[in-house]
Amino acid sequence: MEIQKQSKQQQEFALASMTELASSSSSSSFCSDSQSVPVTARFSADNGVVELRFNRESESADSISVDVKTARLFKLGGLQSVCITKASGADTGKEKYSTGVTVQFRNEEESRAFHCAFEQWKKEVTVQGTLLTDGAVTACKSKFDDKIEPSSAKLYFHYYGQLLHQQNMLQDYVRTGTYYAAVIENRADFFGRVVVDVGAGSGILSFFAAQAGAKHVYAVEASEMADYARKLIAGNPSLGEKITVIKGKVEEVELPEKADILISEPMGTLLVNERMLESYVIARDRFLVPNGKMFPTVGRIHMAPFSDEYLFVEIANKALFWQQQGYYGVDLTPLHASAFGGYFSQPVVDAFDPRLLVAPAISHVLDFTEIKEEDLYEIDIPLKFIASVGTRVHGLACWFDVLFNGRKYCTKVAYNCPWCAYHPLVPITLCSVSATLCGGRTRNYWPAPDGCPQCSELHCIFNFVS
Ligand SMILES: C[S@@+](CC[C@H](N)C(=O)[O-])C[C@H]1O[C@@H](n2cnc3c(N)ncnc32)[C@H](O)[C@@H]1O
Repeated sequence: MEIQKQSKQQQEFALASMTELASSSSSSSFCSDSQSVPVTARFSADNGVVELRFNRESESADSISVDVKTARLFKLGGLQSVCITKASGADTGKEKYSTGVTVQFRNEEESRAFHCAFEQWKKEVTVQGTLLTDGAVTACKSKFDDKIEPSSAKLYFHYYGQLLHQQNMLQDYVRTGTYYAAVIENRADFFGRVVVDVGAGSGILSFFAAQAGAKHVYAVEASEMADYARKLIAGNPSLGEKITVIKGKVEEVELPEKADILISEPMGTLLVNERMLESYVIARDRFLVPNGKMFPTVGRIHMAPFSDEYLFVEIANKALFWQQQGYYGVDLTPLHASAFGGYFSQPVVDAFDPRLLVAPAISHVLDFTEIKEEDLYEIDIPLKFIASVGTRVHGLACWFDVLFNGRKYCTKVAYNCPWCAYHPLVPITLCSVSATLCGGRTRNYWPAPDGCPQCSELHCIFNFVS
């Protein structure tokens, strides 16, 4: 496909031909198309104005320029589209759209890529604060907009737009190393394939896919981090030439082709809390070929009651402040019960010793290849435990793991069990454990919910940055 990404400011497409539609107010530069003369369409941005210029490199070097802000692109047929733009002076009320160019693409892939680029450049206009007056983009509400409050989405993407937070994730070596191992050990799943990195952040997973021989990787990222990812790609040209960053939400962007495999790191607190799994599933439905692969493939939430007197006392002590009767002459005790209840309604986010568990865990499986997005809105997990010891239960411990169901099981992993140096011959899983009274953040444990298969050790080895 001939998409030449010169820079963020320019993008050029080769066309089979083009014809300018007759306009009542302007003289037509092109009344007929010619197959013999190279025809190109180039997007460019200058000072927030995005222009689309159709060029025919004839002797007279004809060109037609379109302001992307006001232009609309419609498909006429498989390989033909028309780009309509407001004529200048159209606000006379007579005629709203009066110039147009019919373009003929050389093949469907190029047609899709052009339409995708058109939407992207239109968004650039919106993002740069030059709001569309005809609502072409703003009126198009996506599933994301339906679900997430605009203010909360803004905060969310602002957070991920900062290098600091991406660095935290990159420095979580269990997380990043596990992804690296999952991709590289399963390079057969990536080699020669089209990959979509869902929520690419810095683009690290796209680089892994490129290293594994992907044919092309589309790195979709909605936050400002997309611009940093482009920089990183420009600085790593041999891998970067296989990666295209698409700035936008996976619920909204268009891609020029379907993906053979999706890669993503959509896990949040207790797997589902960040609600990014929903975007992962939407990306599956929008971009993945039937029976395409997903890395990760399956997630599991595990729960078991635990008994931890020390933790209980530690939390209870936090409310002791409110037992003061003479705090600068004020009796705080009327608020003690509320403070006590408040502390115990918060999840305690920490690692715990699995020996504190008092019953076998119940596991809830989420198969990302099959689950419906709606199934993630509300998750009911019936709990019934039979305690193996007679003791006081202080709370519910919850943890999760995900599985990368690659073609080849891991034969070498990035780490050994820190206690007995065992190398597992198991599918790679990324596992995290959190001790909670009712919820919790995550920490990474030796990567199997039952501990190291050899020594059964389960102690926490790394923090998972959530
Ligand atoms: C947990 S981070 C992972 C980043 C990167 N893939 C990595 O592994 O280091 C999730 C990323 O997905 C992006 N993201 C979340 N929801 C998205 C959506 N609906 N569309 C596009 N990007 C999204 C966030 O901005 C964030 O950069």
